[in-house]
Amino acid sequence: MRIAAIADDYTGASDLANTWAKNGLVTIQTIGIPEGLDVSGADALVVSFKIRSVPAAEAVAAAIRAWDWLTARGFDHVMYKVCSTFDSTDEGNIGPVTDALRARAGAALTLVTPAFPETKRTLYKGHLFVEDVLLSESPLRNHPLNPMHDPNLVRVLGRQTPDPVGLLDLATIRAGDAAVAARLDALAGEGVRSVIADAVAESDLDVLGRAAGAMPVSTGASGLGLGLARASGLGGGAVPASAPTTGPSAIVVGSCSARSLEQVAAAEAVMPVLRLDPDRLVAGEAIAEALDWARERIKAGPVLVAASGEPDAVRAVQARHGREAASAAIEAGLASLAEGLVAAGVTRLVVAGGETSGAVVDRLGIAGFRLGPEIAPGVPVLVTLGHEPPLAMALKSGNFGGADFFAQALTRL
Ligand SMILES: Nc1ncnc2c1ncn2[C@@H]1O[C@H](COP(=O)(O)OP(=O)(O)OP(=O)(O)O)[C@@H](O)[C@H]1O
Ligand SMILES: O=C(O)[C@@H](O)C(=O)CO
Repeated sequence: MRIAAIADDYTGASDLANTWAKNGLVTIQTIGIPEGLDVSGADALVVSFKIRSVPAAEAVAAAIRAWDWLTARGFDHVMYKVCSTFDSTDEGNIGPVTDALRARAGAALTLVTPAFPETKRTLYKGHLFVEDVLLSESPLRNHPLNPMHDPNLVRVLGRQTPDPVGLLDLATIRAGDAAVAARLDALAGEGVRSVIADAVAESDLDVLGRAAGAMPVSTGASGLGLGLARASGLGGGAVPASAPTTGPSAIVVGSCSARSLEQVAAAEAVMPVLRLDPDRLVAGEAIAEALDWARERIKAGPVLVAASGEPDAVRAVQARHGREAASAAIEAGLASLAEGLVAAGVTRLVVAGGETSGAVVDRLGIAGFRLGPEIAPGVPVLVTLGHEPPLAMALKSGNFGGADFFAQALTRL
């Protein structure tokens, strides 16, 4: 079984590609549909889009294009990679894309699970836990683009799709493959189309990987990716070797997650850190100065530039400028900064935040990545394909990595 994924953001794509690569699948992450890139040697392909927070029709159109491209090239199963914290709004895009891919594939059901036990995202009776608390009590309740206030994913997904949503509970999963198949048949008979699946341990994901792999499409995060990798029968490839690049390094942070804020604070002890004024960024100012500041320092060692703010400050910026306008302007500012840093010779670049990573990677015109070793769960080293000179990068999801992630990442790039 050759497996592929359509990822709703670039950091999430690298997280899944990391799971596949470290399980021995020869994996390539592409940016969009890889027209000009040779991907023939890959067991597994992750097509990355930036469609988590765009209008649903746009996300559906991109996903269908990728589905057609992937199935025409012989991929047997396509997973829609969403965030392990189910980042979405009542308008989508998880429900609309899941429905559209199921319809395109002619499938009866889609298994949906964001569980990723390695990073402590677990699902029980349809309720998503982030570390030790429900999703709605986790820092995701303050997410700048999609605050998550409901931990019951049957309900959350139910608001994103006209079709009934069912639950495959842990007891059934633990009863094994036959019990799961019988339950899925029963749910399909009741008219259910999307099935939220519990998972607490990796052994649960083995069962779900086999069940999902028997269908043409699924929706999930790296945990389901792990189950699919194990069910694929592939996995003979070498685990990615270290590929350190020399040259100046920099870190660009647009994520406002609690974990990223902690990591920026920790970096202050070990490297120069510049915190940008978000109002000036929205006004299109601040980047030229930030670039001058960074250029003066990168020959001596790494630098970090952050736009990030605490939840109250972010809400205030959004109230002043509008949520979408503020996000788009800050992302564009950070993308210009990254472009300037690379033009100034930076070859090792860490970006924090999914939307921010999307803006930066697009601005740099990167076609795809080959996978390097894991830095932290969900965050691999990425080496650019088709970019001269090659860049070693890490795209860090907001909530991933330990407090010292940034310093740690630079030792691996
Ligand atoms: N000080 C700020 N005030 C308001 N918005 C900000 C500020 N700093 C960054 N942003 C915006 O907040 C958003 C953060 O989203 P992003 O996806 O980059 O990070 P994240 O949600 O933590 O990451 P992930 O999706 O990987 O978990 C971006 O659109 C960014 O431009
Ligand atoms: O699944 C996750 O948590 C990450 O890969 C992600 O998508 C965060 O943007």
